[in-house]
Amino acid sequence: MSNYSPIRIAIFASGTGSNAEKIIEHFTGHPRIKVALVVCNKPDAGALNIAAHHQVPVLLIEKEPFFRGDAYVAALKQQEIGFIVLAGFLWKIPAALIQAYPNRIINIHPALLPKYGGKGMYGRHVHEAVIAAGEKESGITIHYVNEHFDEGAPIFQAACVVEPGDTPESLAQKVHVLEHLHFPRVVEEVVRRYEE
Ligand SMILES: Nc1nc2c(c(=O)[nH]1)N[C@@H](CN(C=O)c1ccc(C(=O)N[C@@H](CCC(=O)O)C(=O)O)cc1)CN2
Ligand SMILES: NCC(=O)N[C@@H]1O[C@H](COP(=O)([O-])[O-])[C@@H](O)[C@H]1O
Repeated sequence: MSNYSPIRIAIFASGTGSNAEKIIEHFTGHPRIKVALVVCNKPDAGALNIAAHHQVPVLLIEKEPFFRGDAYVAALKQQEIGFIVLAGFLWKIPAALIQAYPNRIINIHPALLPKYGGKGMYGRHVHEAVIAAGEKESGITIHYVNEHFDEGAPIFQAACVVEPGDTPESLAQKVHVLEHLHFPRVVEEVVRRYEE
């Protein structure tokens, strides 16, 4: 990696994009790191409006070529993307993309892994399971991405209290506070390690 050109990050998102927005805001004007692309698999995702608002280019991806594995690797390399951040992205990253970005893809999960992870464990489903299990705490896990859902090496965790009256919505709000507080800083710490 050059000592002079900023490291170009792609954020992958499928939904509202609140984490994508916090990351974009965090790196706006940053001398060494730039959010260069938002990759999205849902044409109606809020993340696309956030990208447009912040003048970040977008790449809309299709299911069949994406799961074929290597279809978008060339596009990402052509955009000189050096790091990938999954922020509410709901498709499994194929092995070919992981191999193209070894230890360069990280994800945020809205629970304290290894519990409440895996296929089907996304968004509201996670908070429903945590509450149904009577957990006294939940939180976030930021981790490297491997070929399996939510089994990559952990990077950072933070917890919040689950109170008796909590609903999936109220718990989601507590988790979002943790995500917005920690994810941008952790992304910067991890990318800087990659740069060293
Ligand atoms: N190879 C990997 N890909 C992805 C990971 C990962 O750890 N390794 N993390 C996910 C994010 N995630 C949890 O943090 C997650 C997202 C979605 C699902 C899931 O079950 N998805 C459904 C499809 C949902 C949809 O298309 O609307 C499914 O695969 O059936 C589980 C975990 C991102 N990718
Ligand atoms: N398993 C993946 C998963 O559930 N990710 C979760 O999706 C939400 C996206 O919110 P956002 O679109 O507002 O950033 C976040 O809470 C993130 O942890």
